[in-house]
Order: sequence, then C-alpha cells, then structure tokens
Amino acid sequence: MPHDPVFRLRQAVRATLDAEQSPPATLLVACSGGADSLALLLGVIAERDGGRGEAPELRVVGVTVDHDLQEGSAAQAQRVVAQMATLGVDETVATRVRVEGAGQGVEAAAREARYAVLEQVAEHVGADLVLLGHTLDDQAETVLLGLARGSGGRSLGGMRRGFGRFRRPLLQLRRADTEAACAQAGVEPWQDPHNADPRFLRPRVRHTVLPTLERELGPGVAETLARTGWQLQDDAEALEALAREAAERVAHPGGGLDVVALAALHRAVRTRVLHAAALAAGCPPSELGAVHVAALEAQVHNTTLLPREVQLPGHVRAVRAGDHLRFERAPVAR
Ligand SMILES: Nc1ncnc2c1ncn2[C@@H]1O[C@H](COP(=O)(O)OP(=O)(O)OP(=O)(O)O)[C@@H](O)[C@H]1O
Repeated sequence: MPHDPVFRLRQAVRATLDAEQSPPATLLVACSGGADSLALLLGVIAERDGGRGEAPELRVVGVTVDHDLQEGSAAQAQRVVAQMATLGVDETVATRVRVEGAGQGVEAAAREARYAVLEQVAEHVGADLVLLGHTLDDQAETVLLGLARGSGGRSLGGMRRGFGRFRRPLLQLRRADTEAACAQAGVEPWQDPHNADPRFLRPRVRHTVLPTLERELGPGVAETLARTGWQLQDDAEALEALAREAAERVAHPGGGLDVVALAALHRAVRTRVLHAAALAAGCPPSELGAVHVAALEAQVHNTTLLPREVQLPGHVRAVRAGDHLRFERAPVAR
C-alpha cells in the first residue's frame, strides 16, 4: 500500500526508530493538534500496532503544550488530549508553560519554553525519544528564512533530523501528506490562528513568499530548498569536525591561539575556529555575529595595522601580541 498516506507516515516513523542505536521503548509525541503532529501520531500508532519483529513493544505517550497565549488555549489543549486518546495513545499529558516576550519575540520564546517543557515531560515519563511533526515544508521555510537573514552554513542548513532525544521523522514528507493522512483517518486538525497571522514571519513565508517563488520560478522550490538544506548540513558537519581538529593544532601554549598556525588554515575552517574560541572565551552565542568573526579574522592578517585588539560581546576582548591571539574577559562589575 505505498500510496496509503498513513502507511507512508508509518514508514517515516519506522525509519527514524531503525536509525537508533538501541531500539526505543517509550516515545513521547509532541502534538499541537495541527495536521502535522496528528499525522505523526497516526504513523506512530500504526507502527506500534503493526508489530515490530524483534524490537520491544512501543509505549506511546502524547503530550500537548498550552502556551497560554490565545483565548481558549486551555480548552484547545483538552481537545487535543481527547483526540490523542481517541487515536489510541497509551498515556496523555497536557502541560502549560509561561511565555515571556512580545511581538516577533513571542514565537521564539514560545518555542524555547516548549522544548524545555517537552524535555522535562520526557524525563518524567521515561521517554527515549521525543518526536516532532516538522515536515519538508517547514524545512523549506526555515532554509529560506536563514538565507534571508544571511546566516552561516549551520543555520542555512535548516532543521536537523534530531538533537538530544528530539527527532523529526516527517522531514521528508509534505504538509499535503499529513493533511491526506488526517483526512483518511477522519481526524480533524486544528487550524492555529497564529499560523495564518501575517504579523508573524513564518506565516508570511508560508502563505506569501513560498507560493510567490513557486509561481514565478516554477514548482518544486520547497523540495529544492529542503535539499539544499540537507547538503549544507552535511557540509557544515564536515567543516565543524575539521575545525575541532584544527583547534587543537592552533592552540597557543600560553592560552588563546597561534596566529601563524591560524593563517595556514583554510578560511572556512579558520573562521569556525575563531568563532568557537570567542564562544569559549565567554561571548554570548546570540550576540556573537559574522562581523565579530570578521574582525578576529582581520587580526590574523594584521601585520602592521593598529589597533591590535577587538572588542567582542560579553565584555570579551581579543588582543594580538606577536603571534599570539589571546582572549580576555573583563570582570563583570557588580
Ligand atoms: N502546543 C504544542 N504542543 C505540543 N507540541 C507542539 C506544540 N506546538 C508545536 N509542537 C510540536 O512542534 C512541531 C512543529 O511545530 P510548529 O509550530 O512548527 O508546527 P504546527 O504548525 O503547530 O504543526 P502541527 O501541524 O503539527 O501542529 C509540531 O509538529 C509538534 O510536534
């Protein structure tokens, strides 16, 4: 039944589980009540009930997070709990988080709060993995947003297949696949008003930017963006591994970095070594940008120029003395 939409979801879930070193026994499925995460749950339940050969029986826990940002959000969370129970999960959890922030910042704050609470719930229920319902369409949007922001290779690559115990089994499937699976199973997804609200960046990308690109450049833009993301992720991983190795070679015996050894590196590796060194010196990741790495890079080639020091975020400065690039952190005034 290769065209059966729920079967496709089950295959995607199975591929994720099979990729684990030890077969997971308890899965926590994060469900907002939207089509993607309900479809994910359908795939997980189908896999649990379909027999798993040698693998242990699966215990499936469904969790929904109430961000308390919209009127009626508690009732919506209860509706999702009822849906998850109807679909046959072994346990349900509804949890509420407090989201600080306003305007555009709300999206990021809600995400951060959600991941933190999902981690806690996973710990509490003893889940080996937490499954998220991001699809190829979400991936395309993320890559496009990264391009528009001018991000580095790592974030241009979009979302990773997993991190920690989080996994995204549906990244190769389309939103149309998840909608078809819900329709086939007679499950009615919730339409989050935030997802249509043009005040938020992602809905604008989803409803305006990507359709315009598809119309003007031809169909297949989402797949192309997602594919580019995968390639960039592989490249970024390889470069990061090279940078980790190089960091040991360019370490200065007096702490910091050896400029002559740095200069011999390829620029793509060197800038990563400099970025990592600045982070290790205490620069806050959210404030350390390309402009700072470029200033450090200029110090590597600085033979005559003055000044020989760079101010970095987090009260960190980098000072070049001879062949030595050293990082200093000013004591924070109390
Ligand atoms: N309130 C929530 N409670 C639990 N999990 C959530 C919640 N919001 C999002 N998630 C998880 O994060 C994934 C991606 O969330 P995002 O907000 O990008 O998508 P969404 O449009 O709400 O997705 P979906 O169609 O699955 O609801 C979801 O598929 C789901 O696994």
